[in-house]
Amino acid sequence: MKHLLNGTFTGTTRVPGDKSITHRALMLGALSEGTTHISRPLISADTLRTLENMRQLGADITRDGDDFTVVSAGHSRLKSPLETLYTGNSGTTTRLITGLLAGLKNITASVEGDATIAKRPMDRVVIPLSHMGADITLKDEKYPPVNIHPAVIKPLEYEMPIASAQVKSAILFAGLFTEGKTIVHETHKSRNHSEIMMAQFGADIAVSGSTVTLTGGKDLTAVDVTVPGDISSAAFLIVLALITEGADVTIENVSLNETRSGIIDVVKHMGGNIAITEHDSTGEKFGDIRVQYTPDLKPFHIDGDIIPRLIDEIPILAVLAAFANGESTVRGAEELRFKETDRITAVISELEKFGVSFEEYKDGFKVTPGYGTVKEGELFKGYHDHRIIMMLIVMAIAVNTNIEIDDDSAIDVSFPSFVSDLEGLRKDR
Ligand SMILES: O=C(O)C1=C[C@@H](OP(=O)(O)O)[C@@H](O)[C@H](O)C1
Ligand SMILES: C=C(OP(=O)(O)O)C(=O)O
Repeated sequence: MKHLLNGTFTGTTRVPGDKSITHRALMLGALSEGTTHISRPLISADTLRTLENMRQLGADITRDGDDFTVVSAGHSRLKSPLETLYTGNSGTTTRLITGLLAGLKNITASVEGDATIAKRPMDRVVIPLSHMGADITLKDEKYPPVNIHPAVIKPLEYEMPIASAQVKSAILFAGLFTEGKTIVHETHKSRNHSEIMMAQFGADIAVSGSTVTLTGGKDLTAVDVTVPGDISSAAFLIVLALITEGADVTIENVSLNETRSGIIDVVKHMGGNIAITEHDSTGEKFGDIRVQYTPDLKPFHIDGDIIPRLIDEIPILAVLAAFANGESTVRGAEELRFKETDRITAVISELEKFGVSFEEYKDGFKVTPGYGTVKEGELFKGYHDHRIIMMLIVMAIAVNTNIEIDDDSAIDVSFPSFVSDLEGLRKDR
């Protein structure tokens, strides 16, 4: 597929709903007795997998226009699925559903995804769930399919060995209907959508510093959820606007949850022209983000606590680094090697085709700014990874080059309207 969308990007737009929040709303809706109306969810390949999986467990889910309605008789009425739960390309679905099913105690199920999921480690969730008493087997003790058998589980106190909201959430889902306190300690705080939403659905959950304490055994009550725009999708528009001449883009109603907004801190540090207008909200924070072209950007050096706050934005931040006025570094991001593809290798191998220079580290990279000319006939690889593909499209626009990507269909995983939304903002030069 060829991409050439160069022009000047101006105007006001929205991005699709937050992927992490949409997955959780569908799951908590299925576990709660009553009707959960989900407004402005992300409707994409990944979230439709979660929707279908919740239907297979017995929730009645309908789609009305752009919204979802989940009707459920509650967690105790969910049943073993007749068929394998297919999770497609979605790591979040695969890991969270494993915890959810362990927590239901009487379910037999098999969970399996596509070729990228087959290579993603699931032992990181199965180890703590097994400590809780869950009976789960994996291929080679590490990979899907995940086979879950009925078991009585008990609460757990767990020290997280890695920063992962998927692992934390799987433990919390398992703990929801277990008598006693499930306690998770984090070293670097990961996204907290499960904690916020579980409290909204009536779970007894408290957060103190980097410790989450969930007292299980409470039935959940259905509540409505309005999903803010996904900052991980907005990130592609933010970077595009910063690096293309004349750009002035406002993205409305984007999640500003502090466990997700690391990219805003980085852009501010770089001296990027970015303005945030926060709206009033009681749950998840959200607001509007205006970004304008900024010709002189400082480099950045990120490591430690900020990494989980921008983990999915690192590919597009590599593009931003190529336009800074000095070398930038990313460290402490080894987790990138366990995403849809090894994102450290993919970022470097594909952006090098534009002439960007990198030094690779085990846990990140150094970017030397600047770029050259793409070789005639160069074929770019998308690695079936939505974030790598969108990164390539933004880079191609910024350097005004028509590139060919082997397969761009994975954009549907998180941002199906990406190309048409860019077209909507583009004015011919
Ligand atoms: O919990 C979630 O919704 C997610 C957590 C992160 O993964 P990890 O938990 O593996 O860090 C992130 O990369 C993923 O896109 C979504
Ligand atoms: C890593 C991602 O998602 P998941 O883990 O759900 O596949 C992502 O969206 O960048």
